[in-house]
Amino acid sequence: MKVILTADHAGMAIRNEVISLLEELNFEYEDTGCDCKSSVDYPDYALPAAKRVASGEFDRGIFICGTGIGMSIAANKVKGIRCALVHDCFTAKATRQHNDSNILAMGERVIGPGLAREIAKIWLETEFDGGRHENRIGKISKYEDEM
Ligand SMILES: O=C(CO)[C@H](O)[C@H](O)[C@H](O)COP(=O)(O)O
Repeated sequence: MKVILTADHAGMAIRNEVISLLEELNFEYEDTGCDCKSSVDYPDYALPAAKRVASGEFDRGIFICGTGIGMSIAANKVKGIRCALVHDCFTAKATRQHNDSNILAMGERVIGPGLAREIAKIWLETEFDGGRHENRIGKISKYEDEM
């Protein structure tokens, strides 16, 4: 699996934890996060990275900012993206099984790096259930196609 990781200035600790997880799992990844020397604008990181998931260059994305909210709002503007803002293990699993989310957003001002690592691991390792959920996702894709 190829994963693109990105983060703004408020996501450094979780970003480092996710890098260590991706290396442990032997996943191919690219880190497009900021240099963290100054304050940056999350859309400048979320939008280009989300486009690279939507194009198929990457299978999944993990996006980190202070709350995860800005990253998820921006990512979900890109056609084909289903970005889930997750801060617990239950929804990390559920959003893969039910929503086939292709981007995970987390906020470093909300949870610590230990929980973020657990969430990312569950999210990366859980498969989509398909079935009735396929039909529901199809309705979102149809709406995007009609826009
Ligand atoms: O959480 C975020 C966006 O939803 C960002 O990461 C920033 O933390 C947030 O916008 C606050 O920005 P600041 O410049 O660090 O105060």
